Amino acid sequence: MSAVAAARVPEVARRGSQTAIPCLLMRGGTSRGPFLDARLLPADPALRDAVLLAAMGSPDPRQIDGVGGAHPLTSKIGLVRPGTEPGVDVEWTFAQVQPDGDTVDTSANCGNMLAAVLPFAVETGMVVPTGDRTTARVLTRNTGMVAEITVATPAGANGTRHVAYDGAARIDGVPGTAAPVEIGFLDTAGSVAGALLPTGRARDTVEVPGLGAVDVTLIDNGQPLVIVEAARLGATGYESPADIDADEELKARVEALRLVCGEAMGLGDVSGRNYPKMTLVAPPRHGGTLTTRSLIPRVCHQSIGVLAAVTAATACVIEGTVARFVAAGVSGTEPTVSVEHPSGEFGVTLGVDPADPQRVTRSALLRTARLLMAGDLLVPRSVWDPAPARQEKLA
Ligand SMILES: O=C(O)/C=C(\CC(=O)C(=O)O)C(=O)O
Repeated sequence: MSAVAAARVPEVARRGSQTAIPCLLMRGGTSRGPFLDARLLPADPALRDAVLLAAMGSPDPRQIDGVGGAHPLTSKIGLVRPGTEPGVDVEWTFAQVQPDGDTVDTSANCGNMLAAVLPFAVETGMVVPTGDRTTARVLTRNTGMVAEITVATPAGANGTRHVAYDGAARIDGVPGTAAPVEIGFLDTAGSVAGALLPTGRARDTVEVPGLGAVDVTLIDNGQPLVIVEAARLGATGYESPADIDADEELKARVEALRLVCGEAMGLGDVSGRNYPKMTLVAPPRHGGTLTTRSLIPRVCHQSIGVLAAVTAATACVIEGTVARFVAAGVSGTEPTVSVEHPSGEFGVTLGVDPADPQRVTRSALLRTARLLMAGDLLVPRSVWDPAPARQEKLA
């Protein structure tokens, strides 16, 4: 386990007409975004959200006046601080901003951005590495999920340990190789929907205006998903994300189904929500277990989210689900489920309860992360100007 440092809090400063917030820009898995020390941001949620929207440049589909990448996967923020609960080394809040949206959603998980949290904590001195590998328990405040994460922390020439970013691990959706970030999850069932199978059934038939009766699996093992056979929606499941994004009629069918399933899952009116994610499935084509096309929820993912992959893999274990029906066989107490997606595959190793082959108790997977840029995130002082009298440093 890591040593947790007495927190060294950097400072927010004034830079001319703007407020400068210390920030690391990081890639976490197949996502990217600014990471901030949560203790530096306004305590008032409305003001905090205004700061985050201004920082990302939203609402604007191009996010041209901010650091958002004009796609949901690159319009994410990590707010990190030392753990405040027993047994938690680091805690963070994941914030999703839709590029053209004017709200900040902190209600769901993001396993990709999670991969960058421990590297950020080491970079900022929140966690002090004591060996070649550093393991920490990381709490995602959005849902209360705890993950055990391990990164490589070799000693440099002067003996100081740092996060290794270079290495031989490869994840589909990211070019090249990098140091592995090992992530283990426990107790992710019902993260947002309250139960693994929120309707109590492995398969439901829902009535959708314009579509009729559609068979779906409604499931949440870290990410609420609607799993539906691609063919039922008039797709193959092997389309490119660009083809799906360009197909307005298909997207309208997917959204109509999502709205009905959101109610069925007990999530209420999800028209303004980033979940449930829509997962179109088809038989595997490349030796994996299942083919997926994940809509998050209105744009097609270039690969698949981490907890979406965990949840889709879990559905492959449970008898009667739509996923299991089209998947290659999965068996044993530690199966590795290969979830095929548009840019390759995502391997998830599941722990299945030997006494109950329908019960998934844990999951493990590999990601990579990298520090991309270190500096200040700047927002206009008209949005936020904390304690102006002591902020003249850079003015
Ligand atoms: O579903 C999304 O919006 C995208 C995600 C979320 C994620 O990682 C997860 O499901 O854990 C991503 O790829 O970053």
